[in-house]
Amino acid sequence: MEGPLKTWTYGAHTYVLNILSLPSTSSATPTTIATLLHPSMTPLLPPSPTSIPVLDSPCFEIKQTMYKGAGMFAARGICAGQVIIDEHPVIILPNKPLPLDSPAYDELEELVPEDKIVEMLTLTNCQDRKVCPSNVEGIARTNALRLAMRLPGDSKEWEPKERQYGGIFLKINRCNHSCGPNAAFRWNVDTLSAVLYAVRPISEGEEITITYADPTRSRAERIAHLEQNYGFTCDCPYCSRPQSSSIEEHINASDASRAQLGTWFALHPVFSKWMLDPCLPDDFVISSHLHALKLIEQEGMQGMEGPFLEDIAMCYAALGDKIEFMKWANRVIARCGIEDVEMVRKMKVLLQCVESIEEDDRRDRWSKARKAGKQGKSWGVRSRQKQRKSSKNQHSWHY
Ligand SMILES: C[S@@+](CC[C@H](N)C(=O)[O-])C[C@H]1O[C@@H](n2cnc3c(N)ncnc32)[C@H](O)[C@@H]1O
Repeated sequence: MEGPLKTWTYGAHTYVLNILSLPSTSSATPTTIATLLHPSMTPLLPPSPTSIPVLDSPCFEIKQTMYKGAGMFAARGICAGQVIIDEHPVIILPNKPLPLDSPAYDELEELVPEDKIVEMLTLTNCQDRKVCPSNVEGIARTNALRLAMRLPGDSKEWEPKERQYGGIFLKINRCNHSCGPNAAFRWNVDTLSAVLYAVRPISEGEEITITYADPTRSRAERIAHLEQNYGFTCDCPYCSRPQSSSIEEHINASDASRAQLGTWFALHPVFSKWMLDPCLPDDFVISSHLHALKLIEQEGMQGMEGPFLEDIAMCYAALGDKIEFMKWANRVIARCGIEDVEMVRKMKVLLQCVESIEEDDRRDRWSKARKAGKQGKSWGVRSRQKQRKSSKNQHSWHY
């Protein structure tokens, strides 16, 4: 970091202009980020960010579309969970607009290297020039990805204002919108980069899309949000009329499924509750989650399938069902490596110990599973609970 270049205060908000240097890579990605941050953020950023992997031959290309401007397309088949690109932003700036006469946007633009600025200025700007005269602000409002600057100790539910930022990315920002996107991104504060990854398999030539709207909202709410903030009317396959049913029926069914998915974990059984109640049927959570996964597939909302996959795998672990556990754990590992590193690590540990279990060697099974720590202890726990319960019942019968 160069040290603060300039500081502006608007009411209760102070912003510091800065330039962050990144570990150099041989790729064409930028090696600096121009930032406008609240002063409390600066010391919390990594002093020397971890370098990001450079992908030799990109699995995507940027091409013009018929009516959406440029878009990102798969240059070859991409698997669910695969990284498409790991990219640094060229600019990080506050989500909240600055006063119209603020020189900060122009000064940020001046900090972006010449070759990057040319590319940045070709990104879409859907803002009205009268309301938003600055190029950087217009481009940021049309493109900036929300960067969670949540730090250890911050609440998960609430993000303080000084942590709410957006990032302008030269490649990821070429992704157009879909209400059933095939990709998602994850911001990583340690590398100061965002990873774009596939949430379901993408075929060669298919457009790579992300969502700009909360997919659990109704179609009418999504359309209003996209028109207001991005200046287009969504006609993705999830919003337009299918051949087979009336449009109203289709919209109502889709809205209901999306709303249900948005509140699923609050209203439906989850693994942790099932584990506490041995009277619940074995497939209580599994069948409810399989239904959710069907709705997810129908609505193209694979971006939210991770916690469902994890719960199903953990249910099979608790039931001691090796074959089903391995099937679901491998799905979690392949699909969720970017979204939840810790969950995937735990799943790998448990999988490793379970893979070596001989079906007929129970003692071995328990001791190996225990060695896997907290996760391992849950192996077969449900079956043991049931065995204990039935032997207790037999016991009382004899009395
Ligand atoms: C983040 S940019 C996406 C990249 C942009 N197409 C470009 O050429 O730079 C967002 C803008 O792309 C266009 N766009 C994105 N998704 C679209 C869609 N599904 N239908 C029509 N236009 C879309 C809109 O103009 C929107 O304001």
